[in-house]
Amino acid sequence: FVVPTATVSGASTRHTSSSLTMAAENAYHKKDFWIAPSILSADMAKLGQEVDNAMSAGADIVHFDVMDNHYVPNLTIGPLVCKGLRDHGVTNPIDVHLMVSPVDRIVGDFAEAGASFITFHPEASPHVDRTLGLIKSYGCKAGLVFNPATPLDHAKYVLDKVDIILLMSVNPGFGGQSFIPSTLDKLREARKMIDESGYDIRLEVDGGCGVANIKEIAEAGADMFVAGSAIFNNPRTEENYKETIDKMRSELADATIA
Ligand SMILES: O=C(CO)[C@@H](O)[C@H](O)COP(=O)(O)O
Repeated sequence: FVVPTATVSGASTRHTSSSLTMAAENAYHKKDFWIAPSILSADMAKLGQEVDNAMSAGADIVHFDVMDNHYVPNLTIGPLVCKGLRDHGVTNPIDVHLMVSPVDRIVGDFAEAGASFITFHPEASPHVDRTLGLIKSYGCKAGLVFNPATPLDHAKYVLDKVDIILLMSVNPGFGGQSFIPSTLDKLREARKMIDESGYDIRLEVDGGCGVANIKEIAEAGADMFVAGSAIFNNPRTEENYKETIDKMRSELADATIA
């Protein structure tokens, strides 16, 4: 049993059952769960303040959705906004989810704008291995994103270059959708693939995740949870965001990790 333990700054270590008791492993794993507010649901006119509030409320990493009205039917934000958040003073890692095609020509712009993680959909890039290498050449963590109906096959031959696997639990393009239940089986499959590989890879889930289902999602294998509408709801205050994040953490503390 291998516990992936990338730190928020991106450095990583590995612990095995020989060095930790099972109870300690579980405690370590739980402590290492990351909550990633999706700013798609934030008040865009006050984005810096919204991100500050979510991070002060106890979130770990900013989830930054980039949509191009081509690969997905919506249009959102680009490198300028990512740089704007850094200039505003955001120091938490920024997890850039590219829902764009083509991918490669925008990678450098996001790296220079302050992205920490850059993930993309394999269907959107004809040369997956090359795109992963390109992201890493800028010093960013690289990852693949799988839509609900896309099999995990694309990850198989490039696992050594993957820092994060993101499973979409809704069809990408919009916030506020319901979690697609078949994602739980896919999470179990991805968790098995990661653990058997021995690589230190984060398993992120995105879409319809909230207090009511985060425990079940963690038990299926995820260790990173994107939540948009569950966190950024009214009133738009740090206190309200903290209440939700605290509830999520308490659900995670109860999760039984296999
Ligand atoms: O990438 C996407 C949607 O394409 C997500 O990041 C959503 O923003 C998640 O929103 P909720 O389902 O949590 O409201």
